[in-house]
Amino acid sequence: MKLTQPTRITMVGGGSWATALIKILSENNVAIKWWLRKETDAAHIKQFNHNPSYLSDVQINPKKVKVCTKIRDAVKDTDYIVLAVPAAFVADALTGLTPEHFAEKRIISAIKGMIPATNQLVTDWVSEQYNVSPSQIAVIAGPCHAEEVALEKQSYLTIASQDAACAEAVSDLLRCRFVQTTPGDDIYGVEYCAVMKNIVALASGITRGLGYGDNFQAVLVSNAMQEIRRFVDAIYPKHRDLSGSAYLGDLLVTAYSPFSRNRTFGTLIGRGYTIQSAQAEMNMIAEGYYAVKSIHAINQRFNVDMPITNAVYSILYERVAPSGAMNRLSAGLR
Ligand SMILES: NC(=O)C1=CN([C@@H]2O[C@H](COP(=O)(O)OP(=O)(O)OC[C@H]3O[C@@H](n4cnc5c(N)ncnc54)[C@H](O)[C@@H]3O)[C@@H](O)[C@H]2O)C=CC1
Ligand SMILES: O=C(CO)COP(=O)(O)O
Repeated sequence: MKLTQPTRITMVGGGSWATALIKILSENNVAIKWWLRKETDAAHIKQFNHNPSYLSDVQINPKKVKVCTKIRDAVKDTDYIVLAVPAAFVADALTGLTPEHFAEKRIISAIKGMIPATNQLVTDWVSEQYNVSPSQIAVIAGPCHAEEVALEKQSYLTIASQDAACAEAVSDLLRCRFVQTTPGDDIYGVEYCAVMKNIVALASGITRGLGYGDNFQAVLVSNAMQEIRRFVDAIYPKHRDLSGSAYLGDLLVTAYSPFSRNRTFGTLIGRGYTIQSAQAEMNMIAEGYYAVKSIHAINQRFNVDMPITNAVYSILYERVAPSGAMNRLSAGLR
């Protein structure tokens, strides 16, 4: 019988999503190098086969996964580099790498955020910084919380790339007993939607924290879908079905699930926490906090009608009281 070599994958990130993706990938024939920032976390995983800081119930298979804390070692002799750190920290994580480290590899972004310093999508930033061609890049999208992957709950991912072969190959890698995958080509559409649904989750959480109910939430989310459509159509027009799971599905899971980082952060803000105290309360990162600033800045050029984004921005960056901002927003929703 012919033995096939395992696919070589580098996972960059030590948080919940990186840990969940390691679990999914380990179901297939892979050899993973897992880069983590913290020496203590890496040492713990080597010794106990669990991430001590995130999803610590997930068993790490030491035959398939080797941990390391040196990014240059992590990206050597690999076929795929998966980026799974919050967007604000991706530049830090990749410090010391040059375009040569990315040559002839596929780069997969699992990140749902914007690069705060440049207001760029992660894939645009990677392309520009490391001279990576669009055909080497894919994005992991879809409504999928790491916590449910840990529990092996049935989940769905969409893998988008401008290169159909790349989307197919990554879909195959991520398909397993409890995850179904679909390849797609709307890389910018799914990336922008993933960024914007985090802003809506903040709004959803803020209004929850303020005491608004399910009736309001439903109207908020349906208005949010229209806002996302207006923005994405303005910035990257393309025929796309926004009712698909990579778009509407992702918005729904994040706006309603108690697992959502962004919704949790928003709820704390709605209850009266300061931004610093809400951040300190969570061991996790709410991408929407950074994304709302970037999307607000980009929209200064496009002038799309974005009342939900504007309300969240005013609360987080202009010190407007959540109750007043949401009162004004609610008057305009239909
Ligand atoms: N958690 C999930 O269910 C999903 C997350 N994602 C995306 O995956 C990306 C990673 O998110 P999560 O794994 O959820 O993160 P997380 O919130 O679980 O963990 C925080 C991560 O940020 C890192 N971090 C925290 N402070 C840092 C600092 N000062 N410098 C450098 N790194 C620091 C931590 O090491 C850890 O990797 C995000 O873009 C998120 O939107 C996408 C789909 C699902
Ligand atoms: O994007 C995610 C799930 O699809 C994770 O983000 P939240 O945790 O904020 O919902």
